[in-house]
Amino acid sequence: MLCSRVGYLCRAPTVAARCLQARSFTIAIDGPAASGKSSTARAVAQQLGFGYIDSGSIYRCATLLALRKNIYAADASAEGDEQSQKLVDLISRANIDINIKPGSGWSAQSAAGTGRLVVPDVQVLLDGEDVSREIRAPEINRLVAKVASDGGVRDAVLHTQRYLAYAAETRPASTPEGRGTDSSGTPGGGVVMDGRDIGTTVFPKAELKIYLDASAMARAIRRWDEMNSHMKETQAAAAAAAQKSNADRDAVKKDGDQASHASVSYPSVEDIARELEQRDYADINRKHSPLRIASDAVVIDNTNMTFEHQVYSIVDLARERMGLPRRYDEL
Ligand SMILES: Nc1ncnc2c1ncn2[C@@H]1O[C@H](COP(=O)(O)OP(=O)(O)O)[C@@H](O)[C@H]1O
Ligand SMILES: Nc1ccn([C@H]2C[C@H](O)[C@@H](COP(=O)(O)OP(=O)(O)O)O2)c(=O)n1
Repeated sequence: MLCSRVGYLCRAPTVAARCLQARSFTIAIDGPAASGKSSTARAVAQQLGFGYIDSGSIYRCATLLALRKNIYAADASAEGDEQSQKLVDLISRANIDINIKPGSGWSAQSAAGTGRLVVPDVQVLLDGEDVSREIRAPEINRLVAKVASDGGVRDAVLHTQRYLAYAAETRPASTPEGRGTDSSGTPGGGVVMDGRDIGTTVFPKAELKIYLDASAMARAIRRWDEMNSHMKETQAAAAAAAQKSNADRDAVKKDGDQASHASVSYPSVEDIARELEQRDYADINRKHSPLRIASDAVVIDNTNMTFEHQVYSIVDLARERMGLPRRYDEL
């Protein structure tokens, strides 16, 4: 069945039928690494009661498959060759799912005092295995832009992106109002997807396209902060585990070793800035679907903008385009 909205063949009849019925609204958020796409997209989706897809996670799952099967590992594979084809087959057969964890995440008190800004956590499943943490590992960061530059890989991922978008926008959502209950006509379905080519290639007819940007240093510092708080969490968990198993000295030593290992294995801000720069360069200069600002995108540079402000600006742009009154003019 041909899906009218994006013109691709929906293989699953139930999804195809739903996608013809859904009054959907698509928000595409693109931009360079660590510009705030995924955290913003999750909060926007939460505010609007839309589904959310982190398309970078799909490329990261593809990279994990490549590493596990030793494809690309030696940097020796070329697009279209046997190794690349092997990876395309693996991605096409893989079952990737991205779920917002209900009731999870952190809640930010908004400047307007509504206190409703929640950034939920996302769980990424690869053939049923929770790989949410593993796909953020440094070895994945190093390889993912190369994997994402392969045209065959991109075609396979494109299918997954569109399929997941339809599945996500028709899933029940938990939102301040509940989905579709707004008397002034909040749409019954919508999706926010973030990545590099969402507004240019994946959903070129998206109702709202955002290009998020920030200075290279601001992005590197934010990533570093993020890693630092992860490290603290890991150390706290290791310390708690060590305390719990106090009777077992070996376990205490092992946990302590893990904690100290965690503290030395994290890169500096400069290392992160270099890695982001290399990845941005690869994403901007690749042949297939390079990172570009779509001609009809709204560009938001959030270097000096609060997180709340950028989320509410996008929510209001979406509401305006849906014919609903703006909500956060006071910001
Ligand atoms: N306007 C902002 N000011 C400060 N930090 C921000 C802002 N927007 C996002 N962040 C933080 O920057 C980090 C990277 O954001 P993330 O959404 O993971 O980026 P991306 O998906 O583009 O890689 C996160 O810790 C996020 O909370
Ligand atoms: N739509 C997309 C999404 C991601 N990619 C590629 C490019 C990126 O370097 C990797 C990882 O993307 P991801 O959004 O997870 O990366 P960051 O969180 O911004 O560091 O995937 C892409 O080519 N197209």
